[in-house]
Amino acid sequence: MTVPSVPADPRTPSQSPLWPAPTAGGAVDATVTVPGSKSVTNRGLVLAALAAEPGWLRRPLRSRDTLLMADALRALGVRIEEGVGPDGTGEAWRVIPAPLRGDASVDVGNAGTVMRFLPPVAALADGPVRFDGDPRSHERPLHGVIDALRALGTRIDDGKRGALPMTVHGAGALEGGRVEIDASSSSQFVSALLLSAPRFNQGVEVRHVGAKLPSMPHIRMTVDMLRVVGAQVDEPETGGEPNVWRVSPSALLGRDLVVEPDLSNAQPFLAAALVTGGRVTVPDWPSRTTQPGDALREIFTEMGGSCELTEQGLTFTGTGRIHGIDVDLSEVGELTPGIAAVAALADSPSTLRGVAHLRLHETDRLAALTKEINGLGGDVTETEDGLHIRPRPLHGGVFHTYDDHRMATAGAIIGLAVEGVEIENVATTAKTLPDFPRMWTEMLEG
Ligand SMILES: O=C(O)C1=C[C@@H](OP(=O)(O)O)[C@@H](O)[C@H](O)C1
Ligand SMILES: C=C(OP(=O)(O)O)C(=O)O
Repeated sequence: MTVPSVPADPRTPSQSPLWPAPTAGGAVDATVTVPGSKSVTNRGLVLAALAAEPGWLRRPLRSRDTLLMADALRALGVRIEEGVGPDGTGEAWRVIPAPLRGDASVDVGNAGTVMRFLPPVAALADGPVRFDGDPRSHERPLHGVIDALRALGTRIDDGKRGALPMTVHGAGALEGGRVEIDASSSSQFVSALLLSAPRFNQGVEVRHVGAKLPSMPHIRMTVDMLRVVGAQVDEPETGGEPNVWRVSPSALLGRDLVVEPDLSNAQPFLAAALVTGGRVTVPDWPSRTTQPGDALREIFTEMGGSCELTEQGLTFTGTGRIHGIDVDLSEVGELTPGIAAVAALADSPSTLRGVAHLRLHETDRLAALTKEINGLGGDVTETEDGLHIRPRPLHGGVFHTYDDHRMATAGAIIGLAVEGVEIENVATTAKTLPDFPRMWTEMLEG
């Protein structure tokens, strides 16, 4: 079995030869330890960098998106020491805040969390901060953050495009106050403003004025993590006004935070249990979490499996039969590629709804999934806000990934059941899961 070598430094955009996706010889039976959550790690880094005292991040995710975040904060003057934790076990990063420095450059790669969460931090630096990234980062929406920061008093040069590349002219402080944004293209606009808001002189009041708001669990994650570091947040879900979030100005605490496993990255492994009629256990599955991946317990159960949360973690068991599903994924959009892959192998059609904004993710995910599944003989059509998937007998072929980690893992899921699927550039999984090919092979070997 070929296991491609991934680049030693996951910050580098990856290219690897075609990877023959392994088919499953039978039912998988494995325990898969999944590395830390991208979304928790990058929020943890930002909050620790803005704190009034040093903090720890334990079991952080080491991947392209999180290393780019750490590098960017270092460029702004923050010290981040990568090592082992206070008790001597496991990887932990010590984050030592410092006055935020300007005249810095930030490479966002294609990380939504870096390109959206850091401009408000840069507004607090004492000089210009230049932002640029992969070509795709120039196409991903950023106007919500740019317009809001301008309304709050920050000067930004973006060539009037509302997108990268741009320079944020940090003035050492930001007044803050009330701002209206349309976050219908990305929940990360809201999270970005809330995360830095305790450091704005007046805090912030963010009012979302768009028709819809995707990825609510990720906004909950932002609110929860702000509260953990001592911020005061008023928000719709605990009695506040709908679509309005308020963060008061305050000093933030340095915490010792343990990062949960990335439940969205657990998806392909759980899918393997479903597709092969096997069993996969993911240790340390949290009993309470804001991660959208927790919804997989329900979604994959409806698609034909069953799961049990015990002290050992989450055990997901497949039956060998996969059913189609009709589901609104607006809250958990990042799960769409993996669900589409499973749906293509089901015994009845599926409709995935509420995810029009996926056209602006790492790639246009609705177009990419349609083209690639159909390229293997599938029958997928794009709807206005999602996909309609009619399962057909599939055949081998090249599954293109468009620099999208979740396209690569979706292709690997299909490859379990279909001979001859070759994944283009599987190393693109380094965005959030650099070790994916090895983990996948080990899972299959039991
Ligand atoms: O805040 C976060 O950590 C994320 C929010 C979501 O973004 P969108 O709301 O842009 O979909 C999600 O898809 C992304 O993977 C991570
Ligand atoms: C949409 C995603 O990432 P990003 O944080 O770059 O938006 C994702 O990981 O599925």
